[in-house]
Amino acid sequence: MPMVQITNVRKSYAGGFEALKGASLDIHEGEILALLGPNGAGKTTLISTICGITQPTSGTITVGGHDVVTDYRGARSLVGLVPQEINLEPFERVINTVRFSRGLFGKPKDDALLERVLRQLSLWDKRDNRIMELSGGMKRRVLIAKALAHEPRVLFLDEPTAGVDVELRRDMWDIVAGLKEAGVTIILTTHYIEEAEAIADRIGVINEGEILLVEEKTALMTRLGQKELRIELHEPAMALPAALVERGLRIEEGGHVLVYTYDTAQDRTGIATLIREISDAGLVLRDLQTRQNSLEDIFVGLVSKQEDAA
Ligand SMILES: Nc1ncnc2c1ncn2[C@@H]1O[C@H](COP(=O)(O)OP(=O)(O)OP(=O)(O)O)[C@@H](O)[C@H]1O
Repeated sequence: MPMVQITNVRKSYAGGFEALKGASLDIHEGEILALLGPNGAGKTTLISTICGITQPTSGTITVGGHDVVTDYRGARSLVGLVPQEINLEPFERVINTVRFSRGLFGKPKDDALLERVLRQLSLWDKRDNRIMELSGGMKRRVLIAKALAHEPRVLFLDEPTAGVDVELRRDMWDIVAGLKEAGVTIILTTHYIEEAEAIADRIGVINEGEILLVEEKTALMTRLGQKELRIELHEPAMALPAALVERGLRIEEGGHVLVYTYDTAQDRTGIATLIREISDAGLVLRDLQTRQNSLEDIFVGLVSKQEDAA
């Protein structure tokens, strides 16, 4: 069974705005899933419904088999949430903040566990400091420590690196990798494509309340390793000789452009032979272009296709 199962979830806010339009998604135990989407896509809404902060208008969500509405406590105890905003008491000491979070879940006192969590986040030396004495990066780590204090099996990080500097972003990535090693399932939302690329096992793209794609990062990256050669012709070609079709050459733009997709990782791309065969077929080249797919292209392509359809 998936660790988190989201089935056909819709969420309308008061006023009628539909922020989720039938989202379905399975999250597997132990994976890092990055949810990528522009502002207002519905990422925070999705996380909030999973964590039981808001209720879905329809559809079901289970965490570890517990329904987030009918068995809220069972589901919530398995979930840790690191919010986007820093919402800490400035005068409170780090250790007390984290202890308090654990207490909220009705868990027995366990200072050995809190020490492990704080050490993992390089906060142990700061345990007796007041929150106001910490840097912005340390405060973000405290948010993570709070979310881990009750030993959740699933951790949600809402935009963990929005507005942080490059160094802290890398630190966050290391922290997330460490948590995964410790067996925590991690879902993070991000605007940054390179963040999804750097740490996720799977990448989901969400826009306008719909999940447009969920795919293994490695599969996406294979697609990204492909390059396109676009060959502009002097005169449009109406048809291609069978040999060229067999090589995977396609006609586009009313015959003005021939397109060939090849794998950049391969030793032999076949381009030289292809060009020879094209001119043997009597076609005259006018211009050549190559273009590399990026995750950004795939993302922008998906989002604009959805806009066209609307
Ligand atoms: N409490 C609310 N009441 C009404 N509309 C809301 C509420 N919360 C969010 N929305 C709307 O729902 C949509 C999705 O918002 P959400 O915060 O889930 O997006 P997001 O993908 O997390 O965006 P961002 O990347 O900017 O954080 C937005 O259009 C937002 O204005």
